[in-house]
Amino acid sequence: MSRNKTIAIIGVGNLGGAIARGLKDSGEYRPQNIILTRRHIDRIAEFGEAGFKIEKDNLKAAAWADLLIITVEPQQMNRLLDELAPAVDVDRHVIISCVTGVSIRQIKDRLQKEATVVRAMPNTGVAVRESMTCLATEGMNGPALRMAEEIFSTVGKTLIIDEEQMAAATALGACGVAFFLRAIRAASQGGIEIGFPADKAMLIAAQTSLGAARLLLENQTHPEAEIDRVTTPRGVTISGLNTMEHQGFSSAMIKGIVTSWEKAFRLYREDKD
Ligand SMILES: NC(=O)C1=CN([C@@H]2O[C@H](COP(=O)(O)OP(=O)(O)OC[C@H]3O[C@@H](n4cnc5c(N)ncnc54)[C@H](OP(=O)(O)O)[C@@H]3O)[C@@H](O)[C@H]2O)C=CC1
Ligand SMILES: O=C(O)[C@@H]1CCC=N1
Repeated sequence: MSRNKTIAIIGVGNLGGAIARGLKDSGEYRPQNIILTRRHIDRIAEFGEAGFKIEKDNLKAAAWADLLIITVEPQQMNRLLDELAPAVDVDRHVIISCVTGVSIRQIKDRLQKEATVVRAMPNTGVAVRESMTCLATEGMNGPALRMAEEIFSTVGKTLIIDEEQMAAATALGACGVAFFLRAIRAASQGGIEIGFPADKAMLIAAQTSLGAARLLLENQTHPEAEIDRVTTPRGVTISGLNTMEHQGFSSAMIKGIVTSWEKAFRLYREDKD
C-alpha cells in the first residue's frame, strides 16, 4: 500500500537519517521515492549521493510527497507546522509525526486543518531495521495507521498503542536504546577491569546482550525465568547479580525511565529556532 507512495522525511537529523537508511536497506522503498529535507542541506549531501532526493524547501517536498514523516525537535515543531500548513492537502497527505510530546490535536490545531495525522515513536534501531516503533492515531484514520504500520514494520517491530501512552513509549522504547547502550558500556568496562582488551570486552558485552534479548523475544519468557537458567546454585552469577541489586541497578533503570517519561510532557515549547 505505501510502497508506491512518495515519502518526505522532514527535518533529517539523527532520527530522520536513521529512518531513511533503514527504509533504503529494507529493499522495500526506493530512495528515488524519498525526499529528505533540512535547513543545512549540505549536512545531508551523503543521502543525495545514495540516491535520495534532498531538498531545502519543505513546501516543495510536501508538494511532491504523499506521506510526510516529521522528525524535527519538539521546540522546532510550531515553526515547521506554520511553514507547512499551506502545502498540506487533507485529501492527499498522511502526516506521520515522530516528534516527542506534540499531540495529534496540537498538530491539527497549529495547521488549522483536519489533516490525517499518525504519531510514531521509533528508535535509532531503524537504521539496522531493528526498531521498536509504537504507533497511535485517532478516530477514522485506520488506513493511515495501517500505512504507517507497513512502513515501520520493514524496519523493525511495531505496536499500536493509545495516544496517551506515547510519552511512555518514548521513555521505554526510544530513549531505551541509550539506556541499554549505557548498560552494555558498563558491562564492557567491567570486562576490561577483569582482563579483556576494550574491543574484545565490547564484542562479548554486545553479543551477550543481543542473545539475552533474543531469548526473551523468541522463547516469550520472563527475564527471571531466563536468569534462573544462568544462576547456578552457589555459583558466580547470583553473587554478581545480588551485588548489582545492592548497588541499585534495577532502581536506577526504573527511576531513569520515569524521569524521561515526566520530561516528555514538558518538551513542546514555542519556537526555539
Ligand atoms: N533521536 C532519537 O533516537 C529519537 C528522536 N525522536 C524525536 O524525533 C525528533 C528528532 O530528533 P533527533 O533526530 O534526535 O533531532 P535532531 O536535532 O538530530 O534532528 C532534527 C533535524 O530537524 C532539522 N530541522 C529543524 N527545523 C527544520 C525545518 N523547519 N525544516 C527542515 N528541517 C528542520 C534540523 O536540521 P537543520 O537545523 O539543518 O534544519 C535537524 O537536523 C524529536 O522530536 C525527537 O523527540 C523520537 C524517537 C527517537
Ligand atoms: O532524547 C530525546 O528527547 C529524543 C526522544 C526519544 C529519543 N530521543
